[in-house]
Amino acid sequence: MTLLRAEGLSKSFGKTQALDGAGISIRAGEVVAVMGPSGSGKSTLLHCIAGILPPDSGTVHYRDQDLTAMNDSTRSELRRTEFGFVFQFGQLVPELTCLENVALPLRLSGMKRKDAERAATDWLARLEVEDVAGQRPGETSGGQGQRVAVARALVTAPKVIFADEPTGALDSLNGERVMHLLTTAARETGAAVVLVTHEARVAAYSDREVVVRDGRSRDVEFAR
Ligand SMILES: Nc1ncnc2c1ncn2[C@@H]1O[C@H](COP(=O)(O)OP(=O)(O)OP(=O)(O)O)[C@@H](O)[C@H]1O
Repeated sequence: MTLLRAEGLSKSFGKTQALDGAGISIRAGEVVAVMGPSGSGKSTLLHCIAGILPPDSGTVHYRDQDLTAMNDSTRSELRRTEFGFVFQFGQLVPELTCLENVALPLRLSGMKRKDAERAATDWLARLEVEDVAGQRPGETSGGQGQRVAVARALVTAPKVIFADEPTGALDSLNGERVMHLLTTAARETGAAVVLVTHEARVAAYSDREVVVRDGRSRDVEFAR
């Protein structure tokens, strides 16, 4: 089943045309790597299909809803309930402990503190970082911080996880560990993952690759 489908996306920043008619479709539960050279438009494509950045033209459908036609509050609500995000740096709140960071999306949805913290504790354990629960993000290693960020992205049981260079700041061993834990957890929960990367060893965790060049995208179908 196609969960997310984008067609004819164009986006310019001043004179720079970042996207020029790009499209992508994501099926439920699959892991898709978005690859391509630096500056080709990968992050812009991810931000447009995740409802973070409005495209200049084109459409993005999540199930039967058109993200580009929604008002901001409906789109924010959809992002909060259906999507999870993992970025390269800095997505954790520095003043909160790792446990509070993971519990935060559930607290924002109105869950009681005790229940939210119980679910967050489970997710920290699944990502093998339960021992940093009481620490602030600045006190953890880069690899631990990214695993906490993955736990936070998964705690709300999203249907799609958007990950932009999630291992970009990590050494290869920690990068492999984050990718293994992220894709294992996504496969267990049935979440699709859209993963921007320029590293082949990170893309190797995907089912399928989409290549972006000069703001245009192309599906590369192959079996792993
Ligand atoms: N907010 C912005 N303001 C101005 N230009 C931007 C902005 N975001 C992206 N661009 C430009 O749009 C083009 C595509 O950028 P994008 O970040 O999508 O590429 P990318 O493939 O993700 O690159 P990288 O692999 O280096 O992260 C680039 O020329 C970039 O400089």
